Amino acid sequence: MIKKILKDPTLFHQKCYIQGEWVNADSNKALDVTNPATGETIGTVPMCCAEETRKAIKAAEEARYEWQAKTAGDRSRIIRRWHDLMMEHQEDLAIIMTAEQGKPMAESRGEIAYAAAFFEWFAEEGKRIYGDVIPQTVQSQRLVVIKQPIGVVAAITPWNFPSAMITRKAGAAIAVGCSIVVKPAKATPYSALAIAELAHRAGIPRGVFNVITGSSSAIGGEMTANPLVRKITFTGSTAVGKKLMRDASDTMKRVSMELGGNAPFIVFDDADLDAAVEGAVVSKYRNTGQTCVCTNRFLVQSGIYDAFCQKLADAVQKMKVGNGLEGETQQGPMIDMAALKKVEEHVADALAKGGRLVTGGKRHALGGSFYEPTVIADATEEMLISTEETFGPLAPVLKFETEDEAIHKANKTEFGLAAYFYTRDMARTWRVGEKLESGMVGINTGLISNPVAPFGGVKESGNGREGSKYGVDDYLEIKYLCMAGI
Ligand SMILES: NC(=O)c1ccc[n+]([C@@H]2O[C@H](COP(=O)([O-])OP(=O)(O)OC[C@H]3O[C@@H](n4cnc5c(N)ncnc54)[C@H](O)[C@@H]3O)[C@@H](O)[C@H]2O)c1
Ligand SMILES: O=C[C@H](O)CS(=O)(=O)O
Repeated sequence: MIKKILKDPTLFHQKCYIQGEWVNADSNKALDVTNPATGETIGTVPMCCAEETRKAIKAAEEARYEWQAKTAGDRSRIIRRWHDLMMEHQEDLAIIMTAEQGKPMAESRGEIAYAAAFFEWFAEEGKRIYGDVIPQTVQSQRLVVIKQPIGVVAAITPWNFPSAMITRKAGAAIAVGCSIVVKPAKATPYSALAIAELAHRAGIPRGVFNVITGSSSAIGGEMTANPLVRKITFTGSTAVGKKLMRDASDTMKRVSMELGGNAPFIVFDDADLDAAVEGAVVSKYRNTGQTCVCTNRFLVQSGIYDAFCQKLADAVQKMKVGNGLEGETQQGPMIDMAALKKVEEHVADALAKGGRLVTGGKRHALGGSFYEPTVIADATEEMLISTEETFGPLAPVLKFETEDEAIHKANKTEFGLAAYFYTRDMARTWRVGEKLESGMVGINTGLISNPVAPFGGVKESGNGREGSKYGVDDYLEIKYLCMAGI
């Protein structure tokens, strides 16, 4: 029982948080939440539908006026307290996360710090929402631009980063004076509900931050149709993002989409090979390969191809696979059996099309949704890994001869979220960095995510940016005031 291992068991909630109250579904129906490492049921959360969502949106609409009327400084102090509370409870929040998502405790602790950092960042950014005074073209006029909070925001978030994907949105929205209704993934609701508990303790007013669990389609349908919602912010698969974008267009809602990826990781002959392998492990196997910016395919120049494949396999074979709550685990389970089966499909496809298994390639002896970290050499563009997001611990390695060939292969995808390359040639750094069709590029590093930097993609990886000074733009409306008779 998870509550028994928490220092503060009151962080663990099994009800939705709407208008400052902990509530069940109107039907009293609930859905189970399981620990992906053990298959055990951790608890339940309400199976809410459209009616409860309407109540949450109404609560957010009623709450926003008083909240936006506060000074930015007043809002900042409360959000900063929210950050402080997350860090004070980092260990408990990490336990909740690992229990429901499966990632190793070290990664869960890291995500809590990363998630809290968005509150710290936007508590400050919210105080710098400036407007403009435009030099008038008529002497008796004054032309002014102000920025105002967009209003009620609806956020839908994924299971792979159950805290950071919420705070990356809620921090920006709430800092500028919006209110928000969050629907977390069914698999990982408890991290979201713990953030709600700390919102209450921090002094976030009732209705400003709401968390609703239950039917994705019913909740999402109400969020995209309800005219009180002025902004949809979504993090998840491209397929769902496209649906939400279509549905939101009926009421002309603003949307920001953080979607799927198929990141290339290019290693040139002149790269520091050991550094490239270290970066490859981080960018491929973080969260057991279940991050949107994980490398999906490696492109390695022919001169170092064999050495890279062997060094990568040697590093991968040392990784400890296990329950994230135990000891020095470095690779947890896949989130569910469907995710495991997708990895198996991609491995089988690659081997059937000429791939050479260097390490892994099968379910782990632990059973369940555990999979051996895998490296496949002699990968090609004809394989599923070149066109589909694997979202698991599979590293396919393709070979290339020239810089132009590497860039062409890297860009040959409808996605464009993250890309990585290793070289010690400064001129090449600029050439390749500018030519890669990606929202974010890691150069001689496999870890790029940072609250102070703009996170987001191009092409079918989405639109908008989260974090950074750009992260508030999605939650603001620009208003032009034309004053005559001065
Ligand atoms: N770009 C990013 O920042 C980022 C970050 C994390 C994950 N992702 C992407 O998310 C995907 C994995 O996450 P996932 O499996 O949770 O994605 P998903 O799209 O299946 O689900 C994401 C969220 O959408 C909800 N959802 C599903 N169908 C819906 C519907 N019809 N209406 C409303 N909501 C609906 C889910 O319940 C969940 O809360 C991968 O493609 C990954 O690349 C992107
Ligand atoms: O899955 C992608 C998330 O955005 C995680 S991170 O921001 O790259 O840590």
